Amino acid sequence: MALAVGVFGSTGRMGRMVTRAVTEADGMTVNKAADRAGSAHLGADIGDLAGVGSLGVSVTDDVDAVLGVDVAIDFTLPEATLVHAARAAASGTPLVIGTTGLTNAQEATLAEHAKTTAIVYAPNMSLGVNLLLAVVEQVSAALDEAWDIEIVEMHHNRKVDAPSGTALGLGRAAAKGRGRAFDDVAVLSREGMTGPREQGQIGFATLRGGDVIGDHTVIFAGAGERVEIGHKASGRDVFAAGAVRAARWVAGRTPGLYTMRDVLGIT
Ligand SMILES: NC(=O)C1=CN([C@@H]2O[C@H](COP(=O)(O)OP(=O)(O)OC[C@H]3O[C@@H](n4cnc5c(N)ncnc54)[C@H](OP(=O)(O)O)[C@@H]3O)[C@@H](O)[C@H]2O)C=CC1
Ligand SMILES: O=C(O)C1=N[C@H](C(=O)O)C[C@H](O)C1
Repeated sequence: MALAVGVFGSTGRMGRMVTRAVTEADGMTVNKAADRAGSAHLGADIGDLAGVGSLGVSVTDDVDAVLGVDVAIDFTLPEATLVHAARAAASGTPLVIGTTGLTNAQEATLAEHAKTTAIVYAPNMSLGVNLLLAVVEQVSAALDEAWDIEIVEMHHNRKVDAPSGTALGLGRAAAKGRGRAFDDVAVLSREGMTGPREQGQIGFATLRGGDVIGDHTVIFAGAGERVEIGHKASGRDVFAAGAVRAARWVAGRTPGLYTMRDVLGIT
């Protein structure tokens, strides 16, 4: 029996990519597809929109109808994701969330929902970035605070949140490596007379332009030398492939809030 998948944000950039990846994966089918109320795509066949041919699945705005599946995948906006997570928890449907831009309070609410259904929540589903998270934590632990950490990211001009969820995740990994609380050391942007940099800060710079899929660089700047490690995505298929892998992994799993590092077994 094929794993039945529901896709939230199905007509978006990632939703279409996920629909394609699920359709092309062995033993999985897209059974339900949702988008926002009022979307011009309601009623359209999601397979046609995703470029894989008709799947006989019409785009709906009925959240609960989409949750009658084995696992649901969500790439939308924070407010929508919170609604989807609440309904998924009520119905016991496992959920894979790729949406970024959630506040700390929204993440805390998500953790509550994960007490009743299994949720994989990851700002970046690619294998490369999840390896990078582990490497950044290790490098950060190995270098003392005389090494300034700065994180630079660039994305396409349609992106609505900043810094990217991945950049924040890399910052959290760096803070963890140093044994510091992220919120105590993060400087999410700078302008004007900032004064000199304080030792121990983790700084962020956000670039937006063109069709850049997602570039991230973590810079460890020391006296007389720099270590730079990064990742560049050249297609959204790497994120969709990760979402498919997470969906297989989380289906039928006991409730809890999981990360992509759990899915990939990267410690
Ligand atoms: N974790 C990862 O690996 C990745 C995460 N992302 C994240 O995924 C999210 C989506 O990115 P992307 O696909 O590029 O964005 P898009 O804007 O292309 O897609 C978002 C989709 O969500 C829909 N939507 C908006 N509001 C609602 C709502 N209230 N209820 C239901 N659906 C809604 C949009 O509909 P409409 O267009 O009609 O408004 C659209 O179809 C972002 O947060 C992004 O950062 C992106 C890539 C990889
Ligand atoms: O919005 C995007 O496009 C992306 N968002 C994610 C993020 O905020 O980190 C992941 C990826 O970089 C693409």
